[in-house]
Amino acid sequence: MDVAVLGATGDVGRQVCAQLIERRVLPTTSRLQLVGRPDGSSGRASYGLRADLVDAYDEHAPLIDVALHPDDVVADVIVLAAGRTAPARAGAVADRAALAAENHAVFAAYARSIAEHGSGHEVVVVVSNPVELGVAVVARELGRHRVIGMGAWLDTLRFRREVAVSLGVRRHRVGGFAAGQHGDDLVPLWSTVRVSGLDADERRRAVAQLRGGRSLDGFGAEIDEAKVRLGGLMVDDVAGAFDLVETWPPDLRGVSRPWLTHQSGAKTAAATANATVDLVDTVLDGRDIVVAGQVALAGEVEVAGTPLHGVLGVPVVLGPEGWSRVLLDEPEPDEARRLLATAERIDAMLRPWGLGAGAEVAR
Ligand SMILES: NC(=O)c1ccc[n+]([C@@H]2O[C@H](COP(=O)([O-])OP(=O)(O)OC[C@H]3O[C@@H](n4cnc5c(N)ncnc54)[C@H](O)[C@@H]3O)[C@@H](O)[C@H]2O)c1
Repeated sequence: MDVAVLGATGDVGRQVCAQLIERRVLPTTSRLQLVGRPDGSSGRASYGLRADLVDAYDEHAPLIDVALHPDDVVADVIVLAAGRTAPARAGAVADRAALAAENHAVFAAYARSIAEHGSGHEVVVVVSNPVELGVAVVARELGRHRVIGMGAWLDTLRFRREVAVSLGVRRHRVGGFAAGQHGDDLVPLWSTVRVSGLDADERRRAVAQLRGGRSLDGFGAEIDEAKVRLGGLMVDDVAGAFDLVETWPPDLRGVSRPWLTHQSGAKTAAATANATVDLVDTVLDGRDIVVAGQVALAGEVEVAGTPLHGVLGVPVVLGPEGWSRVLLDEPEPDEARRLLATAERIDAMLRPWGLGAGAEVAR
């Protein structure tokens, strides 16, 4: 099985390539294709990156090649990490509309080429932001089951980690999902949290204690306030800002720490790549595994009696042919309200591109 990484020389792309090899997700007989642009510095750097990866991992590196044109992308799994990112510096405010416009062109160009020249079986993992826009664009070209956005899986891993830290256990003992939109509009599904070693009553007590009587109805306002406070500290006390995050409840930490990390200039490439490689590994593994991801829904799941249409992060079964089923039990009322509001906001973002819920991808 072969993997192509679009935007391989970017911060996330490089990490994805290195982790694919280091974690031995790709055997030496498979191929890793580094995809750059012929007219930008990434073209030259793609050749350099190939040399660097072989230099580092000669003993177990897969075959590595370079492609500089979308038509030349050939792989079973394609990681879409090309495109612009929000500025990574303190106080920077992302122009979401400009980012979306620029990356829409990137999504559309690659999706069209893969649809025209591909095998018809590729699975695409969207990393670039806005993830939901990338999923909608690619789903329209390739069919909705062959594309998944990794944002909800990254948000899920962060949520599990924060819950685990608060309980004093390791992350692998915590289950549960974050859904919704990647970023500030994520929906921590507290009702799905499971902790190995705790029975249902113990878990309910533990979760209630971690939540401290809060509901998701106030979560958006908490995030806004958190950003203002962290933004103020970032000016001359970055360490203090990270310390302040530690005092907050797990779901708020799960959103605010990555925001702070990006603003600090470090970006979040390692964690992003880790979550991405998890999904690639799942697709290559051959078994069906439950993950969370942004997918294009067509009414197959209901929340509070409302069928969901359009792109949304939800728990899904992921396998070699893409995602097959949504695994979302009826959420708690506050989760349902936030999910529906988030779905509405994503729809509003996609509508100008003709990709709103009404323009559903039926396949
Ligand atoms: N989903 C997530 O959780 C998550 C997390 C972090 C970053 N991201 C997103 O991943 C993307 C990459 O982030 P990064 O930090 O690696 O950015 P980066 O600027 O370091 O790298 C961007 C890469 O995209 C390529 N590129 C830029 N414009 C292009 C175009 N028009 N056509 C083709 N290729 C182009 C560049 O050559 C480079 O290789 C961004 O959209 C970012 O917002 C997503």
